[in-house]
Amino acid sequence: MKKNILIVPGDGIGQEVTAVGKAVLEKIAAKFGHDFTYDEALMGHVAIEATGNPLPNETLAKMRASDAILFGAVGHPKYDNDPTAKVRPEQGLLKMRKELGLYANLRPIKLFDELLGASSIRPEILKGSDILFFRELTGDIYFGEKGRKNDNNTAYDIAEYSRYEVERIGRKAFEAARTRGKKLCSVDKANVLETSRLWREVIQALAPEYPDVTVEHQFVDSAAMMLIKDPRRFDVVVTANLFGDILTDEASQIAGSMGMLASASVGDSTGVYEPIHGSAHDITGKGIANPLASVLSAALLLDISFGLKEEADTVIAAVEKLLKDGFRTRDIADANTPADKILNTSAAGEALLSRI
Ligand SMILES: NC(=O)C1=CN([C@@H]2O[C@H](COP(=O)(O)OP(=O)(O)OC[C@H]3O[C@@H](n4cnc5c(N)ncnc54)[C@H](O)[C@@H]3O)[C@@H](O)[C@H]2O)C=CC1
Ligand SMILES: CC(C)CC(=O)C(=O)O
Ligand SMILES: [Mg+2]
Repeated sequence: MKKNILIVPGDGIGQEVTAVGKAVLEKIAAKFGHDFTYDEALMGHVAIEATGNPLPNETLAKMRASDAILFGAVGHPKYDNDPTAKVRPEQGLLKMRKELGLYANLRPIKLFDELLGASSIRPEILKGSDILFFRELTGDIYFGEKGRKNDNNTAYDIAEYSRYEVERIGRKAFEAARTRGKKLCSVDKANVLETSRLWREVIQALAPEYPDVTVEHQFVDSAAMMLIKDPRRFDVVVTANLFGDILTDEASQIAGSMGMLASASVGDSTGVYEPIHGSAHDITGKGIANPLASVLSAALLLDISFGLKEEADTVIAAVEKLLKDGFRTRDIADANTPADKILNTSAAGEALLSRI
């Protein structure tokens, strides 16, 4: 298969982990005889430094021209610590999602059995957890009007959802539930928010079209609690942009680490495949980032954008084998991990490639 893949490492550990994700794509292409070509583009802080723009037009043009995008993360402490900064790396990320129409962010919470001990949640609660989140990605409070008023003494962010926006993500989630455990949990805050009341109304209206799927509605606060108390009760979860952002970082503790969670951002055009984590300033440059979220994002890219299921499964099997053989990056190591099995980012990448 001939495909052109855009690599957008971004900032911080985005650079470190995306190198491993790309190496996995190269190895898969060599093993299965595919003709993948690669281009690279700037986004985030590195793009601001080079061009003044977190998502330069050249990057956007390359994105539109590619068959799939492997993205790392953006962000830099310089902006996090300056609330008045007018240009920010994250604006590039939001603009990319909007421009490419990436309204559905699929976040599988996949717990590898070998990592049952890595979480602070008890193994008997976790075992068998397998959740697929559908986070709406181009609406909500992240995209509404925002600003300051009253002589800079008041700030506001407006949350908005249209029926159409809820319906299209809702359908994707219902369809996925059909192919999985036939359970859909829609998470909202309909007891307070008007956007959530519309959300619930739309999901309720869709339900009769999917009679084989059991739907429940849950408020986001209790859903956050239930995720940790009893993760196995969830199968497919559909929720708004802000709630999905927060709940999936929480859910990373089911899988053992932020470094284990991949995602697929899909919609109207080229799909973007990205770890759920950020640029992780606290560990940038130390070589200790877990590259598996990027590797598993590459697997989602192969599966969803290219329909290469066997290739995707080969990547996942290599991750399983790596973990079975006892290798860990620091974030997923536990008290029983011998020191010589704790690998840095590039060594974990090499060990993984040798298992493909
Ligand atoms: N998609 C994106 O580009 C995102 C960007 N950000 C940006 O990233 C920057 C840092 O944000 P944080 O709140 O610290 O979130 P973060 O996700 O970067 O890090 C949270 C914690 O998880 C750890 N972690 C994350 N990924 C890891 C990995 N692969 N291996 C091992 N440990 C890992 C970090 O060391 C940190 O302790 C900020 O500038 C933020 O705006 C945050 C989230 C997503
Ligand atoms: C800029 C943020 C919306 C990034 C983030 O936290 C995410 O997409 O998970
Ligand atoms: Mg997030």
